[in-house]
Amino acid sequence: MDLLSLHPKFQDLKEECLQFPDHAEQLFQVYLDLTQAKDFEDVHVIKAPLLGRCLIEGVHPDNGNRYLVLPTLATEPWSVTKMEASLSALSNEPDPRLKAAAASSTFSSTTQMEHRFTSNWSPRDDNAVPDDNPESWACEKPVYEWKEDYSEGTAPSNSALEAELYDEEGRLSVGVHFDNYHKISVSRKGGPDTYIALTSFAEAKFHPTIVDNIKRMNYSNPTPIQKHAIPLLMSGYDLLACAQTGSGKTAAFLLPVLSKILTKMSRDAAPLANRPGARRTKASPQALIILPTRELAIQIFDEARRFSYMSRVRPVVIYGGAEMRVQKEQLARGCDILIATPGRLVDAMERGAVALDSVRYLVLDEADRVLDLGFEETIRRILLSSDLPRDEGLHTMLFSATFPPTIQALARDFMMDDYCRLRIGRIGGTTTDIMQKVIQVEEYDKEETLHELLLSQPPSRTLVFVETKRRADYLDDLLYNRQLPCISLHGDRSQRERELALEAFKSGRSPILIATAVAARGLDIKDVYHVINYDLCDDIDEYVHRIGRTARAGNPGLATSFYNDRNYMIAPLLTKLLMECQQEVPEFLKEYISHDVDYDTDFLEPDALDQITLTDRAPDTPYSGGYVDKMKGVSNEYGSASSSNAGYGPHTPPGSDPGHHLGGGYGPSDVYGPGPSSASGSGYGTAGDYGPGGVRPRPRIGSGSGLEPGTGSGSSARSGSNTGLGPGAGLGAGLGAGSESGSGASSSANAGPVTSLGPPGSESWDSNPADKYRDVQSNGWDSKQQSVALGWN
Ligand SMILES: Nc1ncnc2c1ncn2[C@@H]1O[C@H](COP(=O)(O)OP(=O)(O)OP(=O)(O)O)[C@@H](O)[C@H]1O
Repeated sequence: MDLLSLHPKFQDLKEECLQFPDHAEQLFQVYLDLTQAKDFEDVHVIKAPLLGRCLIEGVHPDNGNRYLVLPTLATEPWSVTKMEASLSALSNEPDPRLKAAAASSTFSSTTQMEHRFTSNWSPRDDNAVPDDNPESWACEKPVYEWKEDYSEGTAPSNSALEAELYDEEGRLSVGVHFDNYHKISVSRKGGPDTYIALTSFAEAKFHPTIVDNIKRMNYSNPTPIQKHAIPLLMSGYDLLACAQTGSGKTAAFLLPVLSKILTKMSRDAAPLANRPGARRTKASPQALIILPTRELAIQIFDEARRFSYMSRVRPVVIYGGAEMRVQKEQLARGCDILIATPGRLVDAMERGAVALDSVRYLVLDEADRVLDLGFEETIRRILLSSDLPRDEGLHTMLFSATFPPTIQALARDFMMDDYCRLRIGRIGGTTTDIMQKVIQVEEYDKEETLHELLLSQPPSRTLVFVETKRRADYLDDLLYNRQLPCISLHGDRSQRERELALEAFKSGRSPILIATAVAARGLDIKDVYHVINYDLCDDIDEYVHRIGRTARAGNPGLATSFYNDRNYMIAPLLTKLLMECQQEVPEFLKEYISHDVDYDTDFLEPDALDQITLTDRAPDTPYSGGYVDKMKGVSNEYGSASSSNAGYGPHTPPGSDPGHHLGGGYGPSDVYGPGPSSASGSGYGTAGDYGPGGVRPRPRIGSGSGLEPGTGSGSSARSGSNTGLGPGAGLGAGLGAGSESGSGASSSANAGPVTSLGPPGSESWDSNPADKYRDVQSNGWDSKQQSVALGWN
């Protein structure tokens, strides 16, 4: 249908539908049917982000009933059962109209094009729609508001805020192995001749408000990184610190920074940043914390809100994707600690919303990622071309679980000469609390293996990593259509959708999260039991960060990686890591075992650092390229809406065999695009991305969600999986539609390893496993019960 040639009276309808590009034509068709037939009045499109679809609501002129219509694609294999499931799923949607509809609706009719729910919910209230409600941005979460007439020690508590900040249910509690952290070796280079590591938080001499907040957080003892980093930072040394994932690095830098700011404020009786309306000029933070992803920025903001509670320190977070206007307002109210992603920070600086001349504490969290090729130019711009002090007045701290040698070399540019390097355990090592399993799974078998793997586990929060945004969407659809409660997160989603997806995962509403590398670093989510590397990455550091989303703060966890010949790049280092962590090395990796391995790698000595040049960096930076020009506002993380994974271009592995790599080895296209792949000939065709099985992906809201016509085509050795490709493309057409039987991908080869993966004491669900998964979800997520089921403490 040519939307543009329509009568002008439908222009407004067209406009509304076009807001949902993946779905526009379908929506519009239903929309026209309804309005032309005078079937409905007051017709509008509503997004259901969790369901991943758009619906149409309207009022029947005769009976005044409201109807909710779920437009479907002509080829979509929908059934009454599926529609009822969709209806009940609406109860989790944030939009109050959809919630209300779910509560009061009954499924009433289905046709080829639409499915109708009748309901009697109250008339639409535009103000209640979260998308229009600026309160719902994560950057607007409340911080403690210090009033001018407060004095230290007598500031009143705020019980509502306190309940939100320190809610036990939402926060991770330490696991049985927490005390084992203390057995990890510690090494230091540079810095003072001697210093005394903490044995308790009391020895840190923090500001009293910080001491109170540590108690509110229930931290009884410092972790090793905290024991060593805190005294070094309190005595003013620049620090490059490396410690395992989940071992408490955030508090290791936040606590000293906050305490120092507060102590200075008390001493100087400094003007308050957060006096409402007092400062309508640029924000001039004293501390700047830079992180690579939006989700991580929000998380560190939350930690800063907790540790700064009842203090006069005001933290603010800015990140791409959220409204700049809202963030500027927050900045204008004053900001003592600014938490920012690089692109948005540059944007805010250029708009005159932030001045860096007062910054005394600079933290780069996930510093190796922040300093790698993609971000380096932006970071240099921030650090070298801005008004940021560049003398001994600036105290710099770099933290990560991984520090490739090239980043160690680069980091020197930003530190004072006497900076200290601290490592807890091996650089790039991982915790032995993670049970790491690597199983051999061919590309064509991955879907079925994943499905079986998920069903073989007790329902638990599971994070599935894939390489591309499109694959994240595809798998999300696949699992959803198999009744598994999943949601996906990647850089093509709007920021609102990203925040909602993470919230759904955290709350347990969607305990299966399918994500790209955007979720690999830093995220600290309670009770994530299982990380699955559906697409194993090439880079061992990325692997370490990914699996580090489980087994945090002494809790146990499981990581399962699907391995096949395409993953040979990571094989030697993966094997080394498995051996170091006393994990089973599977038969197919045994050829990579080397007995001549030093497991205690240390920071490089200065002369070795001197020999590193930037051109040495390529092997360490699989995400290289493609970021610099996207830094401003749009995308602060792995890719942008318009051009995903462009960074794979320069990373063709040495000696790679195009015949065994999609798209002739990491070509420039998103998801191993059609062009390069047809050139590469046999091996794994691009259709593998949409795979067998014939489950039709749900059209996605938002832009660039990967259902464009024809993108799934290309040469394929597995022609059976292409059923349905071709004409009639339209919305996401041709992605294996209707071929329920698929191409006969077999899962039997993996039955053994998959079923043997359960945690100690766990049992596979005997019947209808997906239903049980869903039961857990719909009856509310009882994390305590789940932890017991999984054999956790
Ligand atoms: N001393 C402590 N006592 C109890 N819990 C702690 C302590 N320090 C940190 N934690 C908790 O441990 C969890 C992991 O901490 P954090 O997120 O800082 O890890 P990290 O080392 O930064 O991990 P990553 O490398 O993945 O970013 C958090 O939930 C945090 O609240």
